[in-house]
Amino acid sequence: MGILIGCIADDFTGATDLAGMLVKAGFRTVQTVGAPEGPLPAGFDAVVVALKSRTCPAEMAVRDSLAALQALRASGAEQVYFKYCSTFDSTPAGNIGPVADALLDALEAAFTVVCPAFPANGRTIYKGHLFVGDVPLDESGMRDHPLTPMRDSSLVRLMQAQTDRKVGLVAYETVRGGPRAIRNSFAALRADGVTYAVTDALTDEDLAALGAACDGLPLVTAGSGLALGLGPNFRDRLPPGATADRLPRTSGRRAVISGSCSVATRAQVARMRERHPAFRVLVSDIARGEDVVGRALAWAAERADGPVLVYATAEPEEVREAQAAYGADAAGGMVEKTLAAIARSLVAAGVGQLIVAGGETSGAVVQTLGVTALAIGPEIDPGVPWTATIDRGRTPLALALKSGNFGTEDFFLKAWDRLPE
Ligand SMILES: Nc1ncnc2c1ncn2[C@@H]1O[C@H](COP(=O)(O)OP(=O)(O)O)[C@@H](O)[C@H]1O
Ligand SMILES: O=C(O)[C@@H](O)C(=O)COP(=O)(O)O
Repeated sequence: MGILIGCIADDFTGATDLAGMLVKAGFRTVQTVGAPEGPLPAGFDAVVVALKSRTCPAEMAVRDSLAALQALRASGAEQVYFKYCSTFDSTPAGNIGPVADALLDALEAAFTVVCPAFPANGRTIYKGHLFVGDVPLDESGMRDHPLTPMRDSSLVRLMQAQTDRKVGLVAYETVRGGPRAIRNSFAALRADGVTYAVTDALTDEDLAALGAACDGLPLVTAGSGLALGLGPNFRDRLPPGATADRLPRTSGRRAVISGSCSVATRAQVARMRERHPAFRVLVSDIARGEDVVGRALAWAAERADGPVLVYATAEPEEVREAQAAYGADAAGGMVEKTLAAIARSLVAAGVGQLIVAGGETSGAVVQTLGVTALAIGPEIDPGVPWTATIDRGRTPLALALKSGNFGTEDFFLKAWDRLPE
């Protein structure tokens, strides 16, 4: 039997977020790093391919997503899930629109949904506007994101700026009407030439209704929340009582690498610094050609007890200064490369349990580590499970890839307690 759901995630934290939700929804799930080259491991109902395609040029995002699609279809995927951020992180040029257009064309499909809602983390959609907690997206911390500052909250407008196809709305009153009302609305929108239906959603019950209405759609595009609603569509074919994989036991030193400048991460870094040694990576030092990696390693080697924190996390004003001096992409790239090199050397020096904060940062770290696949374990906070590398012949490494805005303030302190003994 082939897999049921094949997923393409546009960043690595987003991929583990979705994989954790699929596990909750009853799917036996594995995450691969990039499109798998060989056959997929057997015994899984869902596969999440993690790409680093959120902020790269749109053509590259399309190319990588289509390669992932091909691998997923070869594995028999019956439904394809394009996962983007619950804060719709993107630029006017993409990459959500161009990737969704290309996936629809490749699947010969003419209609899909746009639903970044994730109520457990405060992401709700009403009248097509995305809210983060109590405020519209453009008034949230996402205004100041280093790579994808979000300055509008209308998903219809945001999506329409990224595609030539027509974008419409399934309003909350319809969503509350349940799956049949939603399907009727899909049919009316399609008849009106709409390709993308932004869907309102305030609660997990709304996502359950939307999930049921999406039964049979070749493609869904969403944050991770919609996955909760898809389980029942495959009810008869999922093993009873599937739960998070048992992760292999891991050991070794503990470290946190943080390249996220999001509001939640900034508070988590501040909290960890009160209790544990912390090494700050400065963009200006990297730009001057200093041996930041060497210094960080020597520093960590002298602190063999307890977890250590290495971070580039900075306040919006500091990020703006670095970007003014070096350019946003160059500053981000320098930091990612440096943090990835530090992570690789720390693992080589015996770190066996690693938390990485930030989606782009996680992508850089995981790719540098040469990881090819991850098993999904227990949830630490909504949207962030522990995972473990399952690369043949290598000692498993425990990895938690934390989305910038997820997790409680004490995340970096408490996460270790959720690891299997
Ligand atoms: N001090 C800094 N100045 C400029 N850019 C930074 C700084 N620290 C981190 N960055 C960059 O900001 C980006 C943060 O993105 P990401 O890792 O996806 O975090 P998040 O999950 O919070 O979005 C990365 O490209 C990172 O390298
Ligand atoms: O959907 C979400 O919010 C996350 O899964 C996600 O994609 C977060 O991205 P980063 O904030 O860049 O980690």
